[in-house]
Amino acid sequence: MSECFAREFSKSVGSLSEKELIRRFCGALKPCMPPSPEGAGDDCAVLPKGNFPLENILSTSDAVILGRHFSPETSAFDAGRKLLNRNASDIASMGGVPVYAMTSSIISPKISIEWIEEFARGLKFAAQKIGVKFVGGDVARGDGGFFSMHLTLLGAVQKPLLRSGAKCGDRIFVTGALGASFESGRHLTFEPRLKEGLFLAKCANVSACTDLSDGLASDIFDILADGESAEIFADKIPVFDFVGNSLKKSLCDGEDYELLFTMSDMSDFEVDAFISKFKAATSTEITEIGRIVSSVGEKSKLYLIDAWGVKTEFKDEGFSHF
Ligand SMILES: Nc1ncnc2c1ncn2[C@@H]1O[C@H](COP(=O)(O)OP(=O)(O)OP(=O)(O)O)[C@@H](O)[C@H]1O
Ligand SMILES: Cc1ncc(C[n+]2csc(CCOP(=O)(O)O)c2C)c(N)n1
Ligand SMILES: [Mg+2]
Repeated sequence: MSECFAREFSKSVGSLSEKELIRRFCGALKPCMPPSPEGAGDDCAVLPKGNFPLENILSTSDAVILGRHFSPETSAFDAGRKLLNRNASDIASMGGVPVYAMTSSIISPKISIEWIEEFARGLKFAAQKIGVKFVGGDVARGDGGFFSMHLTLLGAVQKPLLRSGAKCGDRIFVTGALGASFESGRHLTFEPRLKEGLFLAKCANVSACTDLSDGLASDIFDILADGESAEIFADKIPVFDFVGNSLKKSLCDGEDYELLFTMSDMSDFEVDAFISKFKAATSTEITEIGRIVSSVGEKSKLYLIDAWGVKTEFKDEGFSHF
C-alpha cells in the first residue's frame, strides 16, 4: 500500500509541474476518460445531451478530506472509491443513474505521486462498476499536509424521488443495516444503492427518499415536513452485526449510505409482498422501521417505541461538521 506522504522529494507531487500532475492523475483514470471535447482537455467539457438518457439532469457534489472522511492510514484506493460512491449514493437516493463526474482537488506538495495515482485507480474502479465517465476538474496546491478532492456528479432521472412528500401514516423503510460504518470499514467499501433507487423510482407509492450519510437520527428530519414526526420501532432497527455496534450507534454514527424511504397507502399484507419483491429485484434486504406521525404545532421529533410500546423522544444527534 502506498503511503500518503512521500519520503523523498522526487516521489512527491511537489516535484511535478501542474500539467505533469494532471497527466499522471488522468492517466490512472483511463479508460474512464473520453477524449476532448467530451472529456478533459478544453476549457469546458462538452457533454452531449443524448448521453443523459432520461428527462431530468441530476447534479450533486461531495468531497473526501484527509483527516475528515479518511485517515492517512486508509488506502488511497479506498479513499478514491469512496469519493465517487458517496456522490453516487446521492444520485441513487433520487432514483437516478450517474453519468459524468468532475473532480477538483487541493493537494499538499508532500503527497506521494504513487498515492495520488492509487487514489485515481480507486475512482476508476468505482466508475467502471457504475458506468461513470470523468470529464475534467481542477488541481490546486494546498499547504501543510492538506488533501481534499471534491467531486461533482451529473446523472439522469425520469421522475426523481424527493425528500419532500412523506405524509402522516406513511411507513418508513431502510435498506441494509446501520451503524459502526467506521469501525467495520463500510464507510469506505459500501456500494451505492443505485439499483435499489431505480426500483423505488418505479414504485408509485414511494412518497420520499434520502440516503443516510449523517445517521438516521439526523437524516430522518430531512424527510419530515412541518407538523410531522417519526416513530421508529427500536427493536426493528437493522443494527449492523459488528463488535461494539449498538442501537445508538446505528442511529448516530452516519456514513451508512443506505436508503431511507417512505411508502403511502400500504396494507400490512402488502408489506411482506413488497419486501420480497424488493429482495428479488435487487438482492437487498429492506426493513420497515416505523411510521410518519402527526405533530402539528410542535417541532418535528424522532420517537423510539420499545418492545413494550413505550414511546420516548430520541435526542442524540447524528454527525455534523459544525
Ligand atoms: N456550499 C453550498 N452551496 C450551495 N448549496 C449547498 C452547499 N452545501 C450544501 N448545499 C446544499 O444543501 C443541501 C443539503 O446538503 P447536504 O450536504 O446535507 O446533502 P447531502 O449531500 O445529501 O449530504 P452529505 O454531504 O452528508 O452526503 C443540498 O441540496 C446541497 O446541494
Ligand atoms: C477520519 C474520519 N473521521 C470521521 C469519520 C466519520 N464521518 C466523517 S464525515 C461523516 C458524515 C458524512 O459526511 P459529509 O457531511 O461531509 O457528507 C462521518 C460520519 C470518518 N469517516 N473518517
Ligand atoms: Mg444525501
